[in-house]
Amino acid sequence: ATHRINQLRTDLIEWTRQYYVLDQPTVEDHVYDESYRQLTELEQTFPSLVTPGSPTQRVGGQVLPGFEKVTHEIPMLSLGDVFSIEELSEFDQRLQKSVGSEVSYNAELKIDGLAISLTYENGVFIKGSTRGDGTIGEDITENLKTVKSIPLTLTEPISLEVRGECYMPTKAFVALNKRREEAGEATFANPRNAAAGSLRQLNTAETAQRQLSTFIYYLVNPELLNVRTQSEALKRLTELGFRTNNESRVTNNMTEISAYIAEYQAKRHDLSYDIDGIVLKANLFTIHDEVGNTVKVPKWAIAYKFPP
Ligand SMILES: COc1nc2nc(N)nc(N)c2nc1C
Repeated sequence: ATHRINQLRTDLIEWTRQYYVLDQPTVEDHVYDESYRQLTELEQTFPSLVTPGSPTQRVGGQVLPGFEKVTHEIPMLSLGDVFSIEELSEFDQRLQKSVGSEVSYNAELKIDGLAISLTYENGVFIKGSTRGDGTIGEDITENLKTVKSIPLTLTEPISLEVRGECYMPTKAFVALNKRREEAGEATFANPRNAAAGSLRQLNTAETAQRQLSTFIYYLVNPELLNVRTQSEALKRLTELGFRTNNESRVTNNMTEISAYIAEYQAKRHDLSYDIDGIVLKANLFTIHDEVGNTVKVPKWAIAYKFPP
């Protein structure tokens, strides 16, 4: 039974990764469902063989009494923001002046969800939390375990912390509000509120129903993985099993930055998730160390907000 259980788990973990992380399903739903059914049956027959990383642990089912507090050793900052190309150019000029050289940025879509932090020990997901006030957040590990794009185990036994955005895809948001309307319940104003509400559910089985997804956008302590730039870090995080956003690219000057902004301002409503702008991050991590952060925001990154 152990051998069969491990085989089923390996298959289901890989199929989940292909479907929810890479958006490239490789098996038909009925194949997945049949294997899942067999694994559930075997685990019910041999409960001692259930492991925290088993795919069956993703459905939630406990009602939590509340959320513990979590202290972020490395503060979880928000982003400074600008609302025009002129202000963006001023930010770029200031940064170039303080580092004394041209700055290449990793340009990324600014996902409009809820910021989360994920901690892994030897490749196993052990803790997930919200930003809170930047220093103290809420432990929402049990709810995040139900988010299928969050790997319960990494492809390598590495201990690290990553940060990203947990969001509700537009389709899931529309369907959820339709269900709530039919049930005479209040609807959510936007996907961001829906994601926040879904992660603050004390009933984890309800969270599991909300079809939340993630984009991981930041590796705390990049020296851990010997990566020198933000763009390399995102590639490495994808290899480790995280879901990252494919639309990011390195930009080397304001012309390329303006082109990226124009491209995604035009594409904004064709995406399957909400964005409220773009984020520019100095690509070289040495610049992050050199200029550091203010109390609230990094000095090596800026958010350009689209007009509403
Ligand atoms: C480094 O801090 C951040 N980076 C980000 N990157 C992207 N792409 N989207 C965000 N919403 C975001 N938010 C924060 C606080």
